[in-house]
Amino acid sequence: MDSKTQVADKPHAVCIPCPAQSHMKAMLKLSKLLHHEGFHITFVNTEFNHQRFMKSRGPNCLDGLSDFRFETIPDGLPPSDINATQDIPSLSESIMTNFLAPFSDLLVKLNNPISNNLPVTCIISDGFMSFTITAAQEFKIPVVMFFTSSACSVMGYLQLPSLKDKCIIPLKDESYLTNGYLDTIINGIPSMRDKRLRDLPSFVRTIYPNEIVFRSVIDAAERAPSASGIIVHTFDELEQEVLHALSTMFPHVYAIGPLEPQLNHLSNDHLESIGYGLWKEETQCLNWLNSKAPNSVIYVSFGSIVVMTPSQLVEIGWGLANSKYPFLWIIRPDLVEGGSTILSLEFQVEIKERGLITSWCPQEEVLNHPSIGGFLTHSGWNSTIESVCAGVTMLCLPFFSDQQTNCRYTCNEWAIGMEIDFDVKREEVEKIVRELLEGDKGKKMKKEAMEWKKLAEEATSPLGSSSINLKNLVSEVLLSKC
Ligand SMILES: O=c1ccn([C@@H]2O[C@H](COP(=O)(O)OP(=O)(O)O[C@H]3O[C@H](CO)[C@@H](O)[C@H](O)[C@H]3O)[C@@H](O)[C@H]2O)c(=O)[nH]1
Repeated sequence: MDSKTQVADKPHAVCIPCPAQSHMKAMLKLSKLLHHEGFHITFVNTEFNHQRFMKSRGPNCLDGLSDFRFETIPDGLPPSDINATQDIPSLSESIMTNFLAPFSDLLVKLNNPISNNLPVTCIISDGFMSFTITAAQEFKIPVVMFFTSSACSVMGYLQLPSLKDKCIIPLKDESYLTNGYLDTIINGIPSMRDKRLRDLPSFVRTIYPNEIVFRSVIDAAERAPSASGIIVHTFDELEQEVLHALSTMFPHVYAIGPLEPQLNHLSNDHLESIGYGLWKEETQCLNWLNSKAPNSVIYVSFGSIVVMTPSQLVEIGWGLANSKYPFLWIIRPDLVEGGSTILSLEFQVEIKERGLITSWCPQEEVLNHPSIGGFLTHSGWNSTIESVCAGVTMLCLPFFSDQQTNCRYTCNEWAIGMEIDFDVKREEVEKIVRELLEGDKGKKMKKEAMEWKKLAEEATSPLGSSSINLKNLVSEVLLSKC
């Protein structure tokens, strides 16, 4: 059989992430798994993010194989700083209005028999890119919405239209943010008991019904049931009840996470060279961690999008310094409002022996380093599930989006985290770091964390629930004809 005949039978999946760091990373991992399942992959980046990838990782970073290709589409936005995260509202608006046309053109191009491409069999789309449902209907192929989130936050997103219909949201005015209204228990959410409005994704806190991100999340929630199925980056054992409830709302729901351990099971992974970061990773921190005692270091990171106030930065910094424990802190160039990430000389002198600050690191390697004793996180989902995989307990300081929901489940349902007040004070940080690393509560949480780590390993073993769910996704949806 020549190579042309070999590829001729392959199914062809077009994978399109939401153009943001963590969404792209999760979609790349899923694409690699699907490639291993025998799919030809076309991975669609925006031109802007494609350039960022190339810049951060070098010109060969996306060298795949002939059956793992990259394509780009424009994002419809004016040019912006290549080192910074794009403005989320503008990006959301552009996704809703500008992406469908170039994406459909790309599908036409890929399907053109004279282009020598395989016809597109299915689309794997980020859950927030609902224009892909329109494209899939037009091309009569299945589309699966991939939520790079927890199942509980997906359930939260799905509640937004009905909360809006019941006039529970948007909030009447800003006073509702502080007058106790957010503590209202929301009854009737399948599988989510005793949850307060504040535990749902932060979009419930808007006071403007036409706010663009609010509208785009509502749009995604309303359109998701028209997709051929949904994929959630979680595992059955972690979110059994919510996943069961979701499966009564959608014909096909697949929990296929955590993705990284599944990839680790693949031997001879020719796609290793395809990296994930939009920023250059500093690996020196791994040497620094080698010099620290086991379970002694707090790793601090707020993901790729959070922006905090200078006061939050200073309070967190002094809280860490005063705890006297070593810490590794990721401060992206765009982490602080106004761009000022400069910490005082006094602070730098104080932390000299035990604090390391860097702009981006190989987070999963860091979390799995034996010296890491805890993770101060914004509760972004990728960070949360990476911490679960590593058996690392968390201090949760959520900012927006699904982070409040993830924080609630991390602290109350999975019992592996403690929450820090958004109006963060150094005394609280110092106290909670000590409680995590030396207190009874911290020790109890560590035991739980090790249990969840074990369950995550089981789920991703070759006969585990997530591996089976992935195979079912392929046979039941991706290879089915519309
Ligand atoms: O120095 C670093 C810091 C982070 N990361 C990686 O960056 C990702 C961060 O992802 P996440 O924790 O999900 O945070 P965000 O980047 O902020 O992700 C956005 O998107 C997520 C869904 O994909 C949501 O859950 C979050 O709330 C939202 O802010 C993770 O994979 C980390 O491993 C690194 O590789 N190096």
